Amino acid sequence: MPVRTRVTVPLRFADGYQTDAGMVTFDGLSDGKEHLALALGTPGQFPLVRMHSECLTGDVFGSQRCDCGPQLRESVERIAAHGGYLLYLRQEGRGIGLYNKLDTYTLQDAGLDTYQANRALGHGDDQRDYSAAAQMLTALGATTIDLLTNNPDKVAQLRQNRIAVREVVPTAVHASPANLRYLAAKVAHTGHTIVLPAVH
Ligand SMILES: Nc1nc2c(ncn2[C@@H]2O[C@H](COP(=O)(O)OP(=O)(O)OP(=O)(O)O)[C@@H](O)[C@H]2O)c(=O)[nH]1
Ligand SMILES: [Zn+2]
Repeated sequence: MPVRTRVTVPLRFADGYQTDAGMVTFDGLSDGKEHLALALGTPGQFPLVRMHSECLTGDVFGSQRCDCGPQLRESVERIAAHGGYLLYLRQEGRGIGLYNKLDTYTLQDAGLDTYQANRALGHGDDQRDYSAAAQMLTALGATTIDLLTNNPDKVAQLRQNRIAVREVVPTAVHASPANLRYLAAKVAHTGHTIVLPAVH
């Protein structure tokens, strides 16, 4: 069965965002998860897209351990200005789930980096599969896009799933003393393209 959009619900943000959105649900996604798309601004021929992986601690509670909260807000604002989609993907903890991510935080507090902690608990470095995201974009008619990311794996996986990524648009760097070690591990281990401030 081809993936189809299901409903689009108008969403007015309470505060913090200067935009309204259409929240889109889907039928037939291959992984059976409740992924969402936010349609923002007026998506044109080359919509700006962000694939945002769920991070309850950062997105909802503003945890300083990672950069997810500021990245989410930056993405909504930039996409609303350009026109496009924010895909909110239910891939908490790079695909290992919330409880497992919280287990890795206790190991990170004992000195392991974010990838070592995943492996110590028997998980892969990054278990995310973006084929459902490609299905969502195809159902939205967004098959040639500009992608907001610093993660080369997101670009490669979309291209493998027949989404033409025309331009890779970097996000801002949301570094702070609390998340610098985490961001540095991403750059060192996975070829993330962010340029971090020097550590003193
Ligand atoms: N396992 C694990 N997951 C984490 C940790 N910190 C953040 N995450 C998860 O990482 C994901 C966020 O990754 P993204 O914002 O897509 O970041 P990215 O892969 O660096 O890609 P871009 O931001 O697009 O460059 C979310 O699912 C978070 O829950 C951690 O220490 N351990
Ligand atoms: Zn996070």
